[in-house]
Order: sequence, then C-alpha cells, then structure tokens
Amino acid sequence: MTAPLLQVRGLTVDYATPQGATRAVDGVSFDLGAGEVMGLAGESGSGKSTLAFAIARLHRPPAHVTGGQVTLAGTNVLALGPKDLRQWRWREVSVVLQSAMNALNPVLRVSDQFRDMFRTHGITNRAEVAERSAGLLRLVGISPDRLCDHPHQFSGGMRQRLVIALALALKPKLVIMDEPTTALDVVVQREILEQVADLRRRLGFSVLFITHDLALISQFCDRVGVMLQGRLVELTTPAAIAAGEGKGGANHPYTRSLWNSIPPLHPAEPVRAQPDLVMP
Ligand SMILES: Nc1ncnc2c1ncn2[C@@H]1O[C@H](COP(=O)(O)OP(=O)(O)OP(=O)(O)O)[C@@H](O)[C@H]1O
Repeated sequence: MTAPLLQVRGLTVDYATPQGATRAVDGVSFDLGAGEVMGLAGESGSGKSTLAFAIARLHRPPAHVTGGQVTLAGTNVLALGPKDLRQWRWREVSVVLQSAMNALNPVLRVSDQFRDMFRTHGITNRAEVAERSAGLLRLVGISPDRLCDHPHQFSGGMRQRLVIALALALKPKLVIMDEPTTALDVVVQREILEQVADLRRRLGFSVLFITHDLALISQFCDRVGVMLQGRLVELTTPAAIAAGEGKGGANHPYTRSLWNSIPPLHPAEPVRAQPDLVMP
C-alpha cells in the first residue's frame, strides 16, 4: 500500500494567553490520500482553522504547535526552516481562505500578482509568466483579457476563482480551503465547488475542505472529519453519516446533531428529522 499524501499524528496546538495556554487542537490524527477530498466540519471555535494553519505552517504566535507530527509527501513539515518553508508553500501546499480580498493585493493588477508569485519561486521569464498566467485564468473560467484588471473590477465569485487559480499555479499536491465560499451566494458557491471538484479530477491534487456546513461536505468530499472542542471526534464517509453508521456503530452524537440540523430537501421528507420532530 502506498503511503498517504498527508499524515497528521497527535497534532496539538495551544494559544498562549495572559491566563495561560488554551488548547485549540488536541491530539488530532488522520491521513489524507493523494487526490482525496476530505471535509472538516465542526462548530465555530472547534479548532478547524487552527488545525489547517498548523498543517500549512501558517500559524503565528500566540498559536504554538506543542505536540505531534505532520508529514506531507515524505517531508517533516514541522521541521522545515524559513527558507525551505518559502519554497514548500505554493509548490507543495496552498491555502484558499474565505476572503479573496485578503489574498489579493487591491492595488496590483492580477497579472502582477501572478508575476510576483512566480518570481518568488524562480520563474522570471516574461513570456513564460504571461503564458502560464493566461492558462491559469482559463483554467478557472476567466478570460485572459482580464489579466490587466485590478481585483475590485471582479465580482466576489470571480475574485475567489482568481485566488484558486493562484493556489493552483505551482501545481501543489495539497490545497487547503478554509470556508472558501462562505461569503458568496449559494449559486456561485455551488459553481465554484463544482469547478474545484472538476480541477481536482483533472490535476489530481488533494483537498482539505474546511466548513461548518456538513451538507456541503457531504456533496463534495470523499471523507468527513468532525471536530469538537479541538478533537477530531469522527472520521467517516458522507454515506456512512447519511446511514447513521460511525466507526464501530453509530456516529458520534455531535455528528448526528450536525447532520440533523440540515434542513430536508423536501418539506415532506422526514428522514433526517429527529424523532420528536416527525409529525404524527
Ligand atoms: N489568537 C488567539 N488567541 C487565543 N485563542 C485563540 C486565538 N485564535 C483562536 N483561538 C481559539 O482557538 C480555538 C479554535 O479556534 P479556530 O478559529 O481554530 O476554530 P474554528 O473551528 O476554525 O472556528 P470558525 O469556524 O469560527 O473559524 C477557539 O477556542 C478560539 O477561541
């Protein structure tokens, strides 16, 4: 059996606060296979973003990794020095956050943002940069004519597509998406997630998709992790959650309550309703 792309073992992250250390991620372990899409659900404050940032080595004080191991494609991620880290990010892992405007520089043209990112990774030939930038825009369904525009000239959905194009520029093995479509309306959200699923099939990267929305995860992910108070309390498949089957029996009660909070598609469909909510 080939080793998984990402191995997370006993990862523990604390925040240093004036009152002492607060544990945000508590001994989390899981594997992610090459080309696999794993969703991470859980309520606000359960530690999803802290976990994602630690895996991508984007965490900053007061967050501190106080235990565990992260291995991506054989690299001991937590041991990378600053120089190696700069090369490792974007090439091996990239992160797409909720707000595209935080990732895009508002005063730079889109072409300049691509150029800067390529330059950081030693790709400076102007013709190559122009060609690759145009190709990346096409990849996410935006006309390359728009390369000379500034971020504010795009809609929210298009800006998030631009960030996804940047994230895929160096063909990373892992793309971490932290609430990538939360700020967008549901139609645009669906279009973008379908595009990510299509790109993943074509390009073969793995995705760690973080959201509080278990319904979205069940549509787009191969596996689901559920976090509660810093711990990964469930790791299963969307089908197993739908069937009420967890590891060694039923799902964790918290998973069930998350699942039961998804409104049924048709009002007459009582399947996911809690027994006491089913009309007699
Ligand atoms: N800078 C900080 N200092 C202290 N504690 C923090 C800090 N940032 C986050 N925390 C705490 O760490 C825990 C995990 O937060 P985190 O943002 O990772 O959760 P989350 O599941 O991603 O939440 P959300 O869905 O709201 O983004 C929470 O208890 C939060 O209050």
